[in-house]
Amino acid sequence: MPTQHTIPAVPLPHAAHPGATMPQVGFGVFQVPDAETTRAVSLALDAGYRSVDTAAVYGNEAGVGRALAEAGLTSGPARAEVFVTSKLWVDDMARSDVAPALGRSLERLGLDHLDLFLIHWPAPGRGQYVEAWEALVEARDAGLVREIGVSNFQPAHLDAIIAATGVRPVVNQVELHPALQQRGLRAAHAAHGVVTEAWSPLAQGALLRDDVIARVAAAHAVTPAQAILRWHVQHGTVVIPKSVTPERIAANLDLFGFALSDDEMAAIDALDRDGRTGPHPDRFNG
Ligand SMILES: NC(=O)C1=CN([C@@H]2O[C@H](COP(=O)(O)OP(=O)(O)OC[C@H]3O[C@@H](n4cnc5c(N)ncnc54)[C@H](OP(=O)(O)O)[C@@H]3O)[C@@H](O)[C@H]2O)C=CC1
Ligand SMILES: O=C(O)C(=O)[C@@H](O)[C@H](O)C(=O)CO
Repeated sequence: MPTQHTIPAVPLPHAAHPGATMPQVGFGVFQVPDAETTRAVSLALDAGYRSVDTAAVYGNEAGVGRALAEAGLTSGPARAEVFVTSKLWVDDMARSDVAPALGRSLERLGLDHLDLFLIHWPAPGRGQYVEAWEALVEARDAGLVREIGVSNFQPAHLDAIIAATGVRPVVNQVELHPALQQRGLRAAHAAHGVVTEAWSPLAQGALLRDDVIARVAAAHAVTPAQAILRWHVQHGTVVIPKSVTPERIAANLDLFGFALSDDEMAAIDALDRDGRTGPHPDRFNG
């Protein structure tokens, strides 16, 4: 059994709720079928995860909601023990479509509010991300979501929504792993006080046989996935690894009983090679 350690709470500097934080390690459910999602999220909650990342487009918000309900985490004082993120899909970015889309997500999840709601992609070809952001600000002010953020935003997209509203996203969730380190974007996040959240933190498994990762993992008697996730953690990044495999679900949270040396961090830093696995945000419009 992996050792249980407290999951660090990452401060959200521009949160609407002063002092708000989010768990540095959460559980992602992309590509998990709805029926299987309940079992996977239940395993994750049993392993100690207290943050779940879903999206309307994943088709599994209901499965997440069933697991939260079975664990008694959907209402009452226990609701505050879990951090639930969902995302607005690109088809619903017109200003008048945002509140109904959010309502449908809440209904599927069985929740009266989200902890974090993200614009899933800027989809610049649609020309709607600024009005979508204005609608997210309204949803936050109405109490339907505690905090709001974005996903897959480039620096120019961040600048545009901040200039239009004066409201900064608390996080930008972007593809980030040793083969795509997003240094320029991370610098923009630091300048704006936006927390960096990594999607596909394991590059969907593509880096698990890398020689450098294997060497670092062996030195600490951990798995390659744990070495990669620990690298993220030491960079201060929020991670949301996905797995449907019980031992991996548990191991991916067991990151706080070892630390990488400066040399090991530098060796993984040197793996940066523009190794994007997903769509480019400047070109993806859904
Ligand atoms: N905002 C966005 O646009 C996006 C957001 N996301 C979010 O990020 C989350 C994580 O990204 P995702 O793309 O799922 O990819 P990950 O980088 O988390 O990798 C998941 C893959 O790695 C495998 N894996 C997980 N843990 C281990 C381990 N310890 N050892 C070996 N293999 C392992 C899983 O297999 P198995 O399940 O079989 O164990 C799965 O095939 C998503 O689930 C989603 O919530 C993802 C993509 C885009
Ligand atoms: O997983 C997500 O959150 C995504 O946005 C993407 O994977 C997207 O749905 C996609 O598959 C684009 O090809």
